Amino acid sequence: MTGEFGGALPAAVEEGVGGFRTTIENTTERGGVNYGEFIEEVRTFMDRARAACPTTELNDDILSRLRAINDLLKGVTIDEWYAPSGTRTDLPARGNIMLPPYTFLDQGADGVVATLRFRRFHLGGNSAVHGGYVGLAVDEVMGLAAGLARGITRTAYLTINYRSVTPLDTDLELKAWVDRTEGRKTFLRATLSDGDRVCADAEALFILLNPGQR
Ligand SMILES: CCCCCCCCCCCCCCCC(=O)SCCNC(=O)CCNC(=O)[C@H](O)C(C)(C)COP(=O)(O)OP(=O)(O)OC[C@H]1O[C@@H](n2cnc3c(N)ncnc32)[C@H](O)[C@@H]1OP(=O)(O)O
Repeated sequence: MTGEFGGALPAAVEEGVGGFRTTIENTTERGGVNYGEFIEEVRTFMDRARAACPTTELNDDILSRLRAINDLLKGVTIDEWYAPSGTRTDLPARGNIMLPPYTFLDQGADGVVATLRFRRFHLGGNSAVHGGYVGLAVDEVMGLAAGLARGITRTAYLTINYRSVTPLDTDLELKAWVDRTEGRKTFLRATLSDGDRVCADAEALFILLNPGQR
């Protein structure tokens, strides 16, 4: 693996722990007590960056500040297994800035129910959420449902039916549940709803990874 952040995954594969680790230390301390606020501020930045039309002067001012902030962060980057973004399970969407922030209303081996809000950053067009971000959220929550039911899995296929426009800045409900299992295969279904209105439904196959499988 190349690039600034390369190298973490091959080491994990050598340890034989599979594509996603099951033994990541689950703490609420990595990144510090205000890490959740940091992630939320980054999300707000992304929303405003999508919405803003800065002057040249303001753009250059923000650019120099951003470069300074990026230099600060470069000094504290670590591998993916310990970076708090994605592993702080106490935070909405595990602290992953890409995802719409979601929290669980219910979770168990039969399925999960999450509430989530897409934001300006997730805009597709005409106040509707980009379909790819719907897919991201559905894959994530179905993956967690598959994980709770079976263990460490990867998506083999995911089919999404976009039934109606998914709105920004609205509390939505995402349900994902196991339909059936066959050996390593777990078939799941999901619905994304705005109140009584279905925005999307989905079906997917997740494959239980073999020990050490990337
Ligand atoms: C404390 C901190 C906690 C941290 C908290 C972490 C939580 C962490 C959760 C995160 C939640 C995120 C969830 C995102 C999840 C992704 O998005 S994963 C990324 C997207 N997916 C991928 O990159 C997968 C790429 N593909 C692959 O790696 C491989 O093709 C697969 C899917 C692993 C399967 O390969 P394989 O293991 O060699 O299995 P294979 O023998 O080919 O197939 C097994 C069976 O499935 C069938 N099959 C396989 N693919 C297909 C297909 N596309 N269609 C139909 N049948 C299929 C085969 O026919 C076979 O059937 P049987 O012969 O057994 O009846």
